[in-house]
Amino acid sequence: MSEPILEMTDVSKRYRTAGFGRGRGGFLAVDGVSLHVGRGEALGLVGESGSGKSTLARMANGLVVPTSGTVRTDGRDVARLGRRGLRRLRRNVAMVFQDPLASLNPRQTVRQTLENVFRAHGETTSTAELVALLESVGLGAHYLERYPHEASGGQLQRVAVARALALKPDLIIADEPTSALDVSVRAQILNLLADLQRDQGISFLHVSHDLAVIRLYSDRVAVMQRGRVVETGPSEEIFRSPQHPCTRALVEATPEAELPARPAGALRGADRACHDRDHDSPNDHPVVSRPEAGATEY
Ligand SMILES: Nc1ncnc2c1ncn2[C@@H]1O[C@H](COP(=O)(O)OP(=O)(O)OP(=O)(O)O)[C@@H](O)[C@H]1O
Repeated sequence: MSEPILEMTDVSKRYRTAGFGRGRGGFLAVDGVSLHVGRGEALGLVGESGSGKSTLARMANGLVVPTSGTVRTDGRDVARLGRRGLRRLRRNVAMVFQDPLASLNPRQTVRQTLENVFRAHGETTSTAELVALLESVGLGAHYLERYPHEASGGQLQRVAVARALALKPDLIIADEPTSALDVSVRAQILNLLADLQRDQGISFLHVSHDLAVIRLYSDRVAVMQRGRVVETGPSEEIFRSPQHPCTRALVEATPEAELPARPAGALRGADRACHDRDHDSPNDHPVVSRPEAGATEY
C-alpha cells in the first residue's frame, strides 16, 4: 500500500483558554489521536458536538497547531515545513467549510473568488479554466459574475467546492459540508463530493455528526468521543456491528430507514454513552480498531 495522504500519530490539542469546565491547564480538545487517510480514500470522522472533530480536521491542514504528536501530509511532517512547504500543503490539502455564505467574501464575484486562489499561489488562470472548474461542480458559466447573495446555499457550496478544487488538491477536508444546507440539496452536494473521489481520485476527510451521511459517503469511519478516537473500521462494518457504546449511541440516533436490522433491546442504555463530559476524565471502554481487509495498518 502506498504512503497515506494524511497520517496523524498520537496527536493532541490543548486549548489554553479558561472557561467553564476547563482546568488551569486549559482544555484537552484532542487527546492522543492516531489515524490515516489512504490515497483515494474517504475517511468519515463522526462524533457528538464538542468531541474534537473540527480541531482534528484543522490540525490536518495546519490551521491548528497540535500541542503534541505528528501530522504528516504526503509523507512530510507539517511541523517541519518552511514557508514553501506550507504553501504546498495549502495546495494539496483544501477545505470545504460548513457555511458557504460565511466562507465566501460577499463583496467578490465568483470569478474574483476563484481568481484569488490562483493569484495567492502565483498563478494566472483563463476564463475557460474557470468555466471548466464551475462545470466540474455542476454550475454554468454565468455564475462567474454572480455575488454570493445572488446564489442559493447549495449553489454557494458548489462554488466553495470549486474553490477547493482549483489547485487540484490530493485531499479535501470537508467539515460538515451540508449541515447548513436545506435537506433537499444535501444529497446533491454529497453526491458531488463522492463523484470527485471516484472520478478524480481525491481523498476525503469528511467530518460530520451524522453517521447516516458518513455511512453513505465514506469508505472508513473513525468515531470520536471526548477528544479520542474510540472506534475505527470500514463504514458498513461499523454500522452493522458497532462495538463501542458511543458508536452504538450514534447508530441508534440514526433514522430507522438507514439502519440494518439488529436485535431488539441490544443497544438500550447506550443513548448517553456519547455525550460530552470533561475530556480529561478517562474513557472507561477500550478503543475498538478493526484492521481493513488486506491493508497495512499504519
Ligand atoms: N479556539 C478554541 N479555544 C478554546 N476551546 C476551543 C477552541 N476551539 C474548540 N474548542 C473547544 O474544544 C472542544 C472541541 O471542539 P471542536 O469544535 O473541535 O469539536 P467538534 O466535535 O467539531 O464539535 P462541533 O460538531 O460542535 O463543531 C469543544 O469543547 C470546544 O469548545
